[in-house]
Amino acid sequence: MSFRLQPTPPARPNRCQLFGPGSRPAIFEKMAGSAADVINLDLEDSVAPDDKPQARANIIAAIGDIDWGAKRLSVRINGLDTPWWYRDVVDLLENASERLDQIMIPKVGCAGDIYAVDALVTAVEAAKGRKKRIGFEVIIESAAGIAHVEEIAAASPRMEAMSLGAADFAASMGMQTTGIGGTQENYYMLHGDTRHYSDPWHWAQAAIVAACRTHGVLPVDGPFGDFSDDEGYRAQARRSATLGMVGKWAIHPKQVALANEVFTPSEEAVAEAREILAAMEQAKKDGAGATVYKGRLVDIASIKQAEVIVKQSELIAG
Ligand SMILES: CC(=O)SCCNC(=O)CCNC(=O)[C@H](O)C(C)(C)COP(=O)(O)OP(=O)(O)OC[C@H]1O[C@@H](n2cnc3c(N)ncnc32)[C@H](O)[C@@H]1OP(=O)(O)O
Ligand SMILES: O=CC(=O)O
Ligand SMILES: [Mg+2]
Repeated sequence: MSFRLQPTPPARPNRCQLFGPGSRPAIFEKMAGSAADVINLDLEDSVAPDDKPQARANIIAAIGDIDWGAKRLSVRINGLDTPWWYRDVVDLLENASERLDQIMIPKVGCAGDIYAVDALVTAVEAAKGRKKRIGFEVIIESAAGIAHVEEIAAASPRMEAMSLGAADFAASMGMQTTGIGGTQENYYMLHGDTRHYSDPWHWAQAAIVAACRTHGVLPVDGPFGDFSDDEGYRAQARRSATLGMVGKWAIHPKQVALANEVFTPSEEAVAEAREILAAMEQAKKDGAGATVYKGRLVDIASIKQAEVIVKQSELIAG
């Protein structure tokens, strides 16, 4: 470990973030009743331009009126390249109840984007005497966002989570696909006559995880558009979990259970992690730094690996 210690991210479950358009208030109660850890009420790309003012009003009313239980409640504002974002921030922070936990800033391209929103949020919070400091989550979904991912993760003490937005990311990068996440038909290598499919989202996910882990931010996988494809969703989510991400978006309620399933460590994984910790306790008593568990090496690093799984399961169990 470097002399600079790795900060811990917010200690809360973030397995599934369920999205819903702010212009569709009929689904808000259903979102509140879901098993998602985080709710994202959307003012951005799922809301048509003419509907933005009404969507803001719907969301402000729902934040106070609906029982959101213990869920983390977030609103996705519009991007800084639009005429709507400042009104989103001002209206929300002037009028929404203190139940609002965080705002999601889409299409961030540099740390200065976060600084600008932070300045506005800080001013409105002070002017209105809001007691709860609003947290920030961001979407990395552009070439600039991924190029500046680390400075974005470090941009504000308000930063809590960072997601990969596969749809806008693909567009910004000029990728030849209309798929939102998942396997891409033309992304393969040939070995003999056999096609081996690779994962075009992998490098961006790894960059996001590294930036987040460096700065104590939760790394999250974004949308998987084909909500008829449960196995495709599971495959993408399992890769994300293996890489260090803590959760994934649901853009349809049927994806919530899939995310919770993948991002909750299985009983077998937790039992094995506990056995490794016990094996290392015994090794310590025996004066050894390394030992053998089920025919494979475990050492002091294995303690940290096992603790990741045990802590995640304890966090979810509450
Ligand atoms: C690339 C990005 O930026 S992704 C993030 C932004 N996008 C979004 O927020 C989109 C969120 N999702 C949706 O708007 C909708 O789920 C859609 C448009 C994809 C599908 O909506 P529908 O056609 O109504 O779906 P469907 O008929 O399968 O809905 C089944 C049930 O779930 C409900 N439902 C649909 N979407 C949601 C949701 N997001 N949250 C909670 N409940 C929902 C429906 O009201 C319906 O309820 P019912 O059985 O009581 O009638
Ligand atoms: O906002 C999400 C995306 O995939 O784009
Ligand atoms: Mg987007």
